[in-house]
Order: sequence, then structure tokens, then C-alpha cells
Amino acid sequence: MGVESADVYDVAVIGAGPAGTAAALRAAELGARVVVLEADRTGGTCVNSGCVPTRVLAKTARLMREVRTADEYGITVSRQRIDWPSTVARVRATVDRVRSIKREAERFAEAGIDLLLEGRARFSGEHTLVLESGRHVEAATVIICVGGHSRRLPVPGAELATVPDEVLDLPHLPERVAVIGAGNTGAQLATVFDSFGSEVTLLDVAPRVLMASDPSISQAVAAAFAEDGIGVHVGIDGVDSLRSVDHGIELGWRANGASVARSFDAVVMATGWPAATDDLGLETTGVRVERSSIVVDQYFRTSVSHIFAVGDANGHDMLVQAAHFEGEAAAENAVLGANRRTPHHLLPAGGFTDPDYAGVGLAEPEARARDPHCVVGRVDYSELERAVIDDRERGFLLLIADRRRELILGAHAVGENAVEVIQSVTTAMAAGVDVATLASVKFAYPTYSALIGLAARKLLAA
Ligand SMILES: Cc1cc2nc3c(=O)[nH]c(=O)nc-3n(C[C@H](O)[C@H](O)[C@H](O)COP(=O)(O)OP(=O)(O)OC[C@H]3O[C@@H](n4cnc5c(N)ncnc54)[C@H](O)[C@@H]3O)c2cc1C
Ligand SMILES: NC(=O)c1ccc[n+]([C@@H]2O[C@H](COP(=O)([O-])OP(=O)(O)OC[C@H]3O[C@@H](n4cnc5c(N)ncnc54)[C@H](O)[C@@H]3O)[C@@H](O)[C@H]2O)c1
Repeated sequence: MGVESADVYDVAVIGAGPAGTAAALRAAELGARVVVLEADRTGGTCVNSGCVPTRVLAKTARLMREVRTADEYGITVSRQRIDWPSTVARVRATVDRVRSIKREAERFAEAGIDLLLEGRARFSGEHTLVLESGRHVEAATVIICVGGHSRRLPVPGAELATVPDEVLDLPHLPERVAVIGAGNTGAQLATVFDSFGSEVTLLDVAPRVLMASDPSISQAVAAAFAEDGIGVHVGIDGVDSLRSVDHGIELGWRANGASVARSFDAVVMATGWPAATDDLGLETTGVRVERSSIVVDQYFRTSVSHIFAVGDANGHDMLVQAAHFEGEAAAENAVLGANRRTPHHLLPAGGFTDPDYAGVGLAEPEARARDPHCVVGRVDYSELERAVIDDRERGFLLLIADRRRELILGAHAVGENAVEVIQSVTTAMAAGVDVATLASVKFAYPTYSALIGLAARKLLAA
């Protein structure tokens, strides 16, 4: 401490993304005097450069695919071309519309929270932060909600690559694009570029795409990518270099011990998301950072007991739905000294490839490791009338239950509306609905959710 003329608060929240917003509002609700320190725009990665723009691109990609098959429905569409500047303008306009309903600044003001948009905050001591403006802030507790940032691989020429948050700054739609990293971000961007008409090559050192998902999802999405003409290269040895060549960028990588070099108009690096701790002054606090994330216990406390870290900053579950609950739990722990964790373990997630994918709970290998006699019910979209009606027959839903067919342990889907289907299963799981009850639920006809009833009935019969 010892800083003269600092503004003094009970709780300082660094970052106004989903985690920081939830943390600040909950702390204020509990009666704390709260300040939020945000370096950029409120809303964080999600609304400004992550989920929202990606989702608008996914919708645009979907429209392109629909337009290509419109003639099958007797619709004549003469122009099938992406006008990149208009696409980008549409994405940016939608981001602004979403921002206008999120209204973080107004909600903070209504809750009596001070929002300081005065540049990056940096610890200058265990309880003190200094902003770029020179202002000092002192707080009894600090909740770090700084999120993460994209990562360039440490290879020669990496500066030539485009990171995901720069995709909208590309001057043209690239004809040939390499996407390095087949995680959630890379897989979705590969789909977007492919649907827009680019020739796409997807590379990953991991043995399968979407490594964080159930292997069945990886297999189905990779097969769909290959069918759509995306060049999928998983299990590569590594990326060597990028260099400028006439009309593009030459990307060098190694696969099966051999060197490969190919030219692209753009190379996108979607190779991970380390916490934004680089210039946070953590060394003045003793807060531990390991493998690019802030280390926390189950109550989101860092190695310094009055400093908490939630959302992408702690590297656990880098999803908006996790950030919200973690932010609220940390606020309660910071203000009340409580030992609150997030309410339950269920964390549905998914992405908008073609077809979509989603999952919740245990992946099948994890479920089998815990209970070798667990049962799996699978329904293919091709068995579902709604999917046939909509011409969306690619995909499946897997339901995994314990050997007594009581608890649902996990659910994984690839296919139309997979995220919404998995969300419905999540609700059933959260309510502890057993398989027999799920099998007796009436599903409106014709819906994709009906897959859940079919899969539950298969589980009972399995
Ligand atoms: C391309 C992409 C697509 C995604 N799509 C989805 C999706 O569909 N669904 C989903 O659930 N998740 C998605 N995510 C993940 C999601 O965006 C994050 O999990 C979520 O934004 C994390 O919230 P957060 O509050 O922890 O961090 P962030 O949203 O990153 O917010 C951190 C905030 O802290 C500020 N900040 C950082 N350092 C400082 C500092 N020193 N001082 C002051 N302020 C600072 C930043 O400016 C930022 O506003 C996506 C991510 C990406 C990159
Ligand atoms: N729809 C969603 O829910 C959504 C969308 C995007 C991102 N996110 C979240 O944001 C976080 C970041 O996602 P992400 O996809 O940017 O990162 P990620 O860490 O999930 O995936 C990065 C991928 O890059 C690969 N990679 C790393 N080094 C490489 C190298 N040298 N050569 C080739 N490949 C390499 C990794 O094997 C990995 O598959 C994740 O936690 C993700 O879940 C969620």
C-alpha cells in the first residue's frame, strides 16, 4: 500500500468481459464498493472479437451454403459471391447491436459501480493498481478477469500470420488460406472460409481436430471437412516458418518427418489462448502463473488469498458460460469470505462448423474409464424425420448413461442444431432426470430435440 491519493474500494475488478461483468455486479449486489478497470471496450473478447463476430460469420457461411443449394428448391439465385467489405461491415454492425443490449456501462452505473476506462491496469503492490492514465486504485480484494489473447507460434515469419481477432482486417477474402490450429476457433474459421469459397488447409499437431471434444465428434467433423474439400492435416510434426513470396505467404511445416512448403494468400494462427498476464505486474504480488494461466484453487483464489482470478485468465474452462458463474462465485468469496464454487460441473459447449457440434459431460473414453459397463445410445440424424425434411441428415447424437441407465453421464452431437440439442440434454442432466423419464418425455414434431427421446429409448433397450 502506501500510495498517496489512491481511490479506495472493497473490490477492484480488472477486465469488463463476461467474467468481470458478472463479478462486479454480484459484488455490488452484496454491498461492496466496487471499481471495474477496463483497458479497451466493455464486453471483452466474447462480444467484441470472439463469440459474436464468429457467430455472425457462421451465419453468413450458412447463408452461402443455402444459396448454393437454393436451386434444388426451385429458387433461382444468380449471384453467389461474398462481397468481403459488406460481410465485414455486417459483422461489425451486429457486434454494435449486441453491445447495445448488453449495456455493461449502464448496468455498472445503475449498480453504483465505478467504471474506469483509463487504459491497462497493472499491480504496483498486493492491494494497489496503477492505470495508464496514472490514476492509482487501492482495494481490499482484487478479482482478475483479464481474459486471454491469441498466440503467434515462435517461428520465423510468424508476424506474417493473421490471428483470429484480425481476420476481419484482411483486405480481401483469401483464395487460398491455411488455418493452423484445429481447436474450436480454427475449426469454425476453416468452415467459414470454406463456405465463402476459399481453398482451405487445416493443420494441427494434435492427432485429431477438436481435441477437447469426444473423439466421435472429431471423427465426424473431420470427415465432413474432407467431404467439403477442406485439406485436413492433423498430427503434423510442427510448423517451421512463414515467408513472403510473390502473391502470398509460403508456409513450411513438417509431417511424417518430411518438409512441406505451400503458398497461401493468408495464414491464420488459431494456436491457443494464453492468459493476458504479460504486463499485469503480477511479480509485485506473488500471484503464481503456470503454463500461461493464473493458478487458482477451487474457490478461484490465487496464491495470494485476497486476489482471485476467473474466466479465461485461470485457463480452466475458457467459455462464456463458465466465466459468468466463476465471476459470481469469486465475488461472493471476495466479499463474504465464503467458499463458493460454481453450482455444478455441467458445462455444455459447441461450435458452428458444417454440421455443428456440441457436447456436455463425460466423453465416451472418460465414461468407460470410470465405468466399463456404461451404456451408449446413438441415433443418427438420418433416422430423424425433421433432418430428412430439412435435408440435414449428416450427424448423430450419443447419450452415455451409467450401467443402471439412471444417470446421463454425457451427451455428444454432430449435426443441425447440435448446440441446442445438447443444451436440452444438459437441462435434463442438471435436473437429475433418469433415462426412463427422458424416454417418456413428449417431443414436439418435427424437431431436432426429438433425437433425445429416440436416444433415451435406445439406451433403455441397450
Ligand atoms: C474466436 C473466438 C470465438 C469464441 N466463441 C465462443 C463461443 O461461441 N462460446 C463461448 O462460450 N465462448 C467462446 N469463446 C471464448 C469466450 O470469448 C471467452 O471464454 C470469454 O470471453 C472469457 O471471458 P473473460 O471475461 O474471462 O475474458 P475476456 O472476454 O477476454 O475479457 C477480458 C477483458 O479484460 C480486459 N483487460 C485485459 N487486460 C487488462 C488490464 N491489464 N487492465 C484492464 N483491462 C484488461 C480486456 O480488454 C477485456 O475486455 C470464443 C473465443 C474466441 C477467441
Ligand atoms: N464455440 C466455442 O465455444 C469457442 C469458440 C472459440 C474458442 N473457444 C474457446 O477459446 C479457447 C481458445 O480456443 P482456440 O481454438 O483458439 O485454442 P485451443 O487451445 O483450443 O486450440 C489450439 C489448437 O492449436 C493447436 N496447435 C498448437 N500449437 C500448434 C502448432 N505449433 N502447430 C499446429 N497446431 C498447433 C493445438 O493442438 C490446438 O488444437 C478454448 O478454450 C476454446 O474452447 C470456444
